[in-house]
Amino acid sequence: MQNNKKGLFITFEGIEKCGKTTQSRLLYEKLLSLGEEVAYFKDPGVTKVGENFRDILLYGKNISVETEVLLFAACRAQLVNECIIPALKEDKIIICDRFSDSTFAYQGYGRNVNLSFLENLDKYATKGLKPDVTFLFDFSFFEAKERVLDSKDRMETESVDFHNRVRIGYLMLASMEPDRFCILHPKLSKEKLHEIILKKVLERKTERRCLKKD
Ligand SMILES: Nc1ncnc2c1ncn2[C@@H]1O[C@H](COP(=O)(O)OP(=O)(O)O)[C@@H](O)[C@H]1O
Ligand SMILES: Cc1cn([C@H]2C[C@H](O)[C@@H](COP(=O)(O)OP(=O)(O)O)O2)c(=O)[nH]c1=O
Repeated sequence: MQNNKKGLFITFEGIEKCGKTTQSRLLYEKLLSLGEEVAYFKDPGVTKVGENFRDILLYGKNISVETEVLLFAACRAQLVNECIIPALKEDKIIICDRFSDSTFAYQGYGRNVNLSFLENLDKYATKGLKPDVTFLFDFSFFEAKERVLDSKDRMETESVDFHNRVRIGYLMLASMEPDRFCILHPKLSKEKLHEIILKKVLERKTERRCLKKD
């Protein structure tokens, strides 16, 4: 399913602690204050399936790679069906903290799961739905580590090499779809990042409006 000119689907991606939550929440609040209809989601999470599997995915013991891939896909399928598609139909702006690119970066590049297989699984889980804009915070593991890490989940305890592969994976994904991705430097101030993100979103929204009129 293509995002058929209804709504606007925005995702935030990058390794842990790069600032996704901070910026996605700031954008959400700002758009609300501008009177926009906005929905905020997190992947994995939000739905009952997503919340239950999130716990297993982040803190479960002896989780196999196969289980990990399928559970992330299941969470996303539920999120798409239960939340994202209905919100898009209502013409809302959807902001999602992580989405399919996380699977390609972490399970594909990070864990070496076959990318073609992941693509097919993702198409099935998301009905082919893709974000219109993806903000990617390009951060190294060491830079991210300087930010508070209180409790560590399964991914956060992975090796430096793993996180390097994830970072490279994200950059590969961005190079394949330069129109969708907007790469940001997480070390810019929160205010500056917010300004850049808001400008990009408002531009995209205007483009969308023009397309709809045609
Ligand atoms: N631009 C920034 N500069 C400095 N610190 C930041 C910036 N953005 C976020 N932070 C801090 O970094 C930490 C992780 O941010 P968060 O938004 O939770 O990242 P993520 O959602 O990617 O894990 C938080 O303590 C947050 O306050
Ligand atoms: C959505 C998704 C997340 N993940 C990982 C990335 C994170 O380490 C973890 C989700 O944790 P989360 O707390 O949502 O992200 P963050 O720590 O960046 O705020 O799951 C995958 O490995 N594959 C996926 O498809």
